[in-house]
Amino acid sequence: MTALLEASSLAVSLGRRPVLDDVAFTLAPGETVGLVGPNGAGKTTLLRALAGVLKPVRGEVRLEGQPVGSLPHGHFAARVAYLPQGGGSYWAVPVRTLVMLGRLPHRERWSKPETADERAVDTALAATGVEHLAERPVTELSGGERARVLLARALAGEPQLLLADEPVSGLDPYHRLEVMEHLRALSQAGKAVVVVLHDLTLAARFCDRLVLLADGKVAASGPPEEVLTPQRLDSVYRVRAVLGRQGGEPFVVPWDRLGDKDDSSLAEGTG
Ligand SMILES: Nc1ncnc2c1ncn2[C@@H]1O[C@H](COP(=O)(O)OP(=O)(O)OP(=O)(O)O)[C@@H](O)[C@H]1O
Repeated sequence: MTALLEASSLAVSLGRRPVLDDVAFTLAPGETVGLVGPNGAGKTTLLRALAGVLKPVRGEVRLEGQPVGSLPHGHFAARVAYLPQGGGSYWAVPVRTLVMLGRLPHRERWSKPETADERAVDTALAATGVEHLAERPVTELSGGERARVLLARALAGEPQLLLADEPVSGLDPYHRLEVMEHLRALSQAGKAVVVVLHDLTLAARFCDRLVLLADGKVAASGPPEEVLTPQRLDSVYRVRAVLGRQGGEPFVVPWDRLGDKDDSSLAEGTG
């Protein structure tokens, strides 16, 4: 089967600085893949290369077998939503208007939104729990509210593939879980998600596979519990963590910085 998205021997430089080297990546419909790794490892750079925002110096990214650079922009934009880190600045437009921008790849130029557009916006607002903010100016939202609105805009485009860079950063625990549950629902509905995460429990619980980056290379990739081993948490993240299962699902709680102290009471968690 052709992968939805794939990359091989990918190398990316920013300025003169080599940032990614020899990275292989593949994603099938129905999967959620987490990009994890320490600060500066290259997660955002990989996501931007997958989104076609950065041009690799070696290798190529293919969407349904076609090099992304060769695809007409409209074709790509109607299939792939890229949610960058942070989100940038906005005019004081109402939330609903901003979320409707996510429908642009599906609309005729200058046309009015149709029922299907309104419905997709309603669904996206509900999925991210921001319906009550629909008429508020985007500039008057809290950071976490704005992050959810930006995710809603990406979801409104009903993409086949969502590339999301730290979509839960700045969200409270309830909304982190809500967003992750929604990403999982997308992949369960046959879409695909690539998500950058620093929260290793969310990564382990909600992703089918993880790609662990370190210094611009893939240090490990595979099922979460095969990737987030005590040895790798130690060598890549330089932390010791409490690993366990709760209700059959894995959790990973970073506990000690490596070399901090020798706390032999740390044990495998239970649940
Ligand atoms: N415009 C740039 N020019 C040169 N180097 C850059 C540029 N942007 C990022 N880098 C470097 O590329 C490397 C990877 O950055 P990237 O943002 O991909 O890391 P990351 O894994 O997403 O990090 P974080 O967890 O901190 O968001 C870092 O060493 C960073 O300093």
